[in-house]
Amino acid sequence: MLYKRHNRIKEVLKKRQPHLTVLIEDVHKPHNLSAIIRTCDAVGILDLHVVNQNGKYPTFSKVSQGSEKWVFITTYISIDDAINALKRRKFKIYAAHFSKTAIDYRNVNYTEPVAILLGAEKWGVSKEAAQLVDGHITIPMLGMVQSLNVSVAAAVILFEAQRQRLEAKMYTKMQLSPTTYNKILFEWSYPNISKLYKKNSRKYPSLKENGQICEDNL
Ligand SMILES: C[S@@+](CC[C@H](N)C(=O)[O-])C[C@H]1O[C@@H](n2cnc3c(N)ncnc32)[C@H](O)[C@@H]1O
Repeated sequence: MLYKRHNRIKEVLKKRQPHLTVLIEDVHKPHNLSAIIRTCDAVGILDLHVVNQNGKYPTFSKVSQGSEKWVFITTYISIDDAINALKRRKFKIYAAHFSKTAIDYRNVNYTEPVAILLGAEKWGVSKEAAQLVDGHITIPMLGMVQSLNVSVAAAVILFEAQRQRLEAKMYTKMQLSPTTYNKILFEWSYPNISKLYKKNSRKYPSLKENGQICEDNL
């Protein structure tokens, strides 16, 4: 059982894409946030960035199916903090946003370090955010309604990113550094023990092939 789970975690981590991420601005409905996290997990996204003015995000609903355990969430209280943090990490940021300069979402190169910004359910991406990003993208709407649900828009764009990254073989060559891979492998395999290590500022032990902790490290 432990062995099977450990192997599953290893397989998932080998496909995680640290240079593809999502930033959401004031999305406040738990089912939308949950659905976005679930899609992030499915596409292989390692971390999600959330801006909410009170520094918190809504609670998760059943829609997430526990995926919040497998996607790291960083919160910010202002959109410029979030955008600056991503720019420092060399991400190009594209806002899913209706504007005169917006391009079709399929015309972006998602094999580069890219962050997708999605806006609030009611009012969309803020003016401030729209000015700070590198570009705007839209999913063509050919019906009577003007926009998609935010979690649906996230899925459409992220699966295009996945398509491009699959084509570029980015899921077959590990994108995480060995140090990050080992750190997350330990945290996901042993969530309770790793919390104790963290609390006591202890260096994580390495894991055996079957997922057991090397005893000489204890
Ligand atoms: C329900 S929409 C918000 C609609 C809002 N009235 C507006 O004008 O932006 C929530 C978010 O989903 C994303 N979205 C929805 N439909 C989209 C589309 N067709 N193209 C790009 N992004 C879309 C955008 O990020 C948007 O901010």
